[in-house]
Amino acid sequence: MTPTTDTIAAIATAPGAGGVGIVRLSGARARAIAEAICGVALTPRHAHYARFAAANGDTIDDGIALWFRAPASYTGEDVVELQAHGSPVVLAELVQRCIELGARRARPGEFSERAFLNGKLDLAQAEAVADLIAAADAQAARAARRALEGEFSRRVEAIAADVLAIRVHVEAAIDFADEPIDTLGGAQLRARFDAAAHSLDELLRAAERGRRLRDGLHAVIVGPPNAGKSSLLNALAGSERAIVTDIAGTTRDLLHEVVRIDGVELTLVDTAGLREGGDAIEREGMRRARDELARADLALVVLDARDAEAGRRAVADAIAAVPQRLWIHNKSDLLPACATPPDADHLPVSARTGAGLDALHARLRTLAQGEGAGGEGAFTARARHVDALQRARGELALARAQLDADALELAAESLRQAHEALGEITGHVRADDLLGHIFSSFCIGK
Ligand SMILES: Nc1nc2c(c(=O)[nH]1)N(C=O)[C@@H](CNc1ccc(C(=O)N[C@@H](CCC(=O)O)C(=O)O)cc1)CN2
Ligand SMILES: Nc1nc2c(ncn2[C@@H]2O[C@H](COP(=O)(O)OP(=O)(O)OP(=O)(O)O)[C@@H](O)[C@H]2O)c(=O)[nH]1
Ligand SMILES: [Mg+2]
Repeated sequence: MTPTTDTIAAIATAPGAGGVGIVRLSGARARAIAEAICGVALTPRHAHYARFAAANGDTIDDGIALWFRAPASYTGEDVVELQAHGSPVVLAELVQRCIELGARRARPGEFSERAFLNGKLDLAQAEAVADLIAAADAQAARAARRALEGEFSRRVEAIAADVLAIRVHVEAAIDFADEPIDTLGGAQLRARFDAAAHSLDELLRAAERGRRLRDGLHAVIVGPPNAGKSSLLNALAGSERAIVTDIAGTTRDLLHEVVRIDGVELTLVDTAGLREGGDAIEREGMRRARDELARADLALVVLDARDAEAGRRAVADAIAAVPQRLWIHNKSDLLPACATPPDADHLPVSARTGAGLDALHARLRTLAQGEGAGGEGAFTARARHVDALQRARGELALARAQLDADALELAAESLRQAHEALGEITGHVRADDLLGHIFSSFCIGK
């Protein structure tokens, strides 16, 4: 761990004018710097009304000074807040004064990074702080709060502890290599494996829902040319974002549009129609469409309802690997009523008349939220968490197979890998550039 003895300063409140603005200091010299500015001796956790002075004695502002004595502070270091009037000019002068007195400007996320390095928050909790600040609605904020309170971290750690216990058992068995595993509590060991795998599966599902709560759903609109993909994007976006013509091959570039359906964020991507042939530009468009599908949570397949079967064939291989798909039988206005009986995954829609859009909205909302996404105990998660859980799950399955093959040493190694993958989530195990990567996306002053 790098020593963090230098003292950092930053404006902690949002940019722009406000009622009150806060300059925050953290580090060994925070208290001395603040006392020099305020001209009084500070008492921990006491709100001092003070005059904040410039180097020449002029008053920068008057306000409240608040000292949190290490380690009982957000960062675990001495922290002082100078709570001034919310003027960007005053706050900039205060930071400047702190720097003259020996502080340096904090990097983005550096306060939270110190909180992590000093054991106040684990990595998933620190990420939840940023997710809480960025939450777009009450549901996402509630879920980020749960992650911040450690709901997610506790479940990760409980499974990590189980995996460690299994590994200890397997390693003990290695020392009795002559004995078959079944005389060494093999049945009990298998039961523990199954229990850990089950908990991991449940946590993985919850984390996937948590990731969607944070990132929204990435839905790619695909289908044959002229089916009405761009028209559907426009209908869902509520504005004429994409060019619509009756010429097949109109759309070439990807077009991203973020829409919110009842508080759930959905990134819609319009793509070039998929078909054989086409000119060089159209073929490049189709290549981009396929690339985009590789990142999709959901394929919104738009078909011309009059020729759904041909459309289905045109897109079949492109959408094969997308986790979820919804079939939109568009241009229902050109068919006799109820020609395509709707079910959950096949919806008759008319982008032209708006028929069927309500049902589509409802279905998209359910898909974006995932089953019970906003429900009891939901927490936000990130793609890196889901990825780590998947790796842990894979290693655990591998270890179980190795155990069955009496390859105990291999099983122990796989269990070690599973344990490490889980440790990456909470930051007990760290890849070198991971911290910088995570904290640099925070705002300054957090
Ligand atoms: N004025 C102000 N409001 C704020 C913050 C802040 O830094 N300043 N926060 C910044 O994010 C959030 C609150 N987070 C905080 C987390 C821990 C501690 C703290 O002093 N913890 C000590 C003592 C705990 C206790 O007394 O129970 C500790 O953990 O030891 C303070 C704020 C939101 N509101
Ligand atoms: N009758 C009817 N026509 C529609 C409907 N939706 C789209 N169209 C028409 O179908 C034609 C193609 O629509 P687009 O939205 O450009 O189709 P696209 O799938 O984006 O086509 P490409 O970008 O060329 O792949 C246009 O003339 C639209 O006006 C609909 O629901 N009913
Ligand atoms: Mg189009």
